[in-house]
Order: sequence, then structure tokens, then C-alpha cells
Amino acid sequence: MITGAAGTGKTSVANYLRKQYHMMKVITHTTRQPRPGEQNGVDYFFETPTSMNKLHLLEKVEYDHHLYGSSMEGLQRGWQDGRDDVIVLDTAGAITYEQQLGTKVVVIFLTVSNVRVLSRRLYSRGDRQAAIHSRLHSAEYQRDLTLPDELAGKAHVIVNDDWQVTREKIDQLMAAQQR
Ligand SMILES: Nc1nc2c(ncn2[C@@H]2O[C@H](COP(=O)(O)OP(=O)(O)O)[C@@H](O)[C@H]2O)c(=O)[nH]1
Ligand SMILES: Nc1ncnc2c1ncn2[C@@H]1O[C@H](COP(=O)(O)OP(=O)(O)O)[C@@H](O)[C@H]1O
Repeated sequence: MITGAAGTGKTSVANYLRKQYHMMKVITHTTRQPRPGEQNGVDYFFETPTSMNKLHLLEKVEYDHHLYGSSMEGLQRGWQDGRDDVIVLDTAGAITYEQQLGTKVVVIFLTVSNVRVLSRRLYSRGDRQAAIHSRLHSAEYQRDLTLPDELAGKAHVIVNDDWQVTREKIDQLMAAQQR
């Protein structure tokens, strides 16, 4: 399970785990608009508020004025062929999952040494200026910059300043899990 503020590299780490360790990325649902390059059913299931409300979600949050939630159908895809799942959540969702699944789940909290790099990363990812502004000023983004007390001592904190170093830390974590 990967959590942390916008731009800290959650999606990058999830994609790395998918490619390098053949994990199944859990596709969650959102009412926000797709970003350039995002595909329905790959990055998210893009929903309307009406279609979102019809889903049987395990948990649901509001983040920067949009709804996000995870469904049983999304989670079961990985279980069918015995692969480990990787899911990307805000810290509220991460707390919910950690409390429900306990030791069955490995929690990674991503952060950076200097938060000012985050807006640049969102910009280079192709996010629109207005979306970046709204995101950086949202209460949820501000909250997710800090490891919540509920995850202290449970989450593996990785400072993602340098992608090469982050990859090595993920590899070490994976090796420790397999022991
Ligand atoms: N609790 C919860 N959070 C989710 C879910 N899907 C995505 N998120 C989180 O919602 C937040 C906003 O996601 P997104 O708009 O893709 O922005 P990003 O963090 O900049 O990639 C991120 O913290 C995601 O991890 C979900 O199903 N449940
Ligand atoms: N260590 C890093 N150094 C520079 N850019 C990075 C690093 N890690 C991720 N990125 C880039 O920053 C942007 C945001 O990363 P992303 O994985 O989408 O973050 P999140 O899912 O947490 O919002 C992407 O364009 C990604 O390629």
C-alpha cells in the first residue's frame, strides 16, 4: 500500500512494483477528470458522482473536491491468480486499510526533503495549472505531507528525492519481505 502527498511518487512506485515484481495494481474509482494520458480502467475507473454512488465501495474519501474509492472487484483481481496487490491511497484510506488488514499489509509512506519540488513534479507530469493550484491548496494535500500518528511505526517512510535511491529502498524492502 502506497500513500503520501501528491507528487511524492506513489504512482511511480506502484508502477515499479507492477513491472519489477509483477504485482497487480488495484484500480480505484474517482470522479475527477482524467489527466492527459490517463486511461479509464488503467489509471482509474473514471466515474460521475451518480455512477460513483451506485458502487459498493469498501471505503470512500473526498480529496481536493473529488470522490475516490476502492471496490471489492478491484481488489479481487490480484487475488485470483495469487499475485500481491499494490494500492495507492490517501492517508485516510491508508489508515482504514491498515486497521482492517494489520500485518497482512506493507505500508509505504512517500515524502521528499523539500516540498517545493512537488509542484514542479506535478507540472512536469502534465497536470493543468488550475488543477495544481487547487491540489496544493487543498486541506488533504497539506494533511498528507506528514505521516499520520496512526501509521507511525507501521509505515516504511521513503524519502523520494532521487529515483535511483528510491528504487534501491524498494528492492531492499521487498527482499526483507521475502525472508
Ligand atoms: N482513500 C482512497 N484514496 C484514494 C483512492 N484512489 C486514489 N486515492 C488517493 O487520492 C489522492 C488523489 O489522487 P490523484 O488525483 O490521482 O492525485 P495524485 O496524488 O497527485 O496522484 C491520492 O492520495 C490517491 O492516493 C481510493 O480508492 N481511496
Ligand atoms: N525521485 C523523483 N525525481 C524526480 N521526479 C520524480 C521522482 N519520482 C517521481 N517523479 C515524477 O514526479 C511526477 C509525480 O510522480 P507520481 O508518481 O505521479 O506521484 P503521485 O502519484 O504521488 O502523485 C511524475 O512525473 C514522476 O515521473
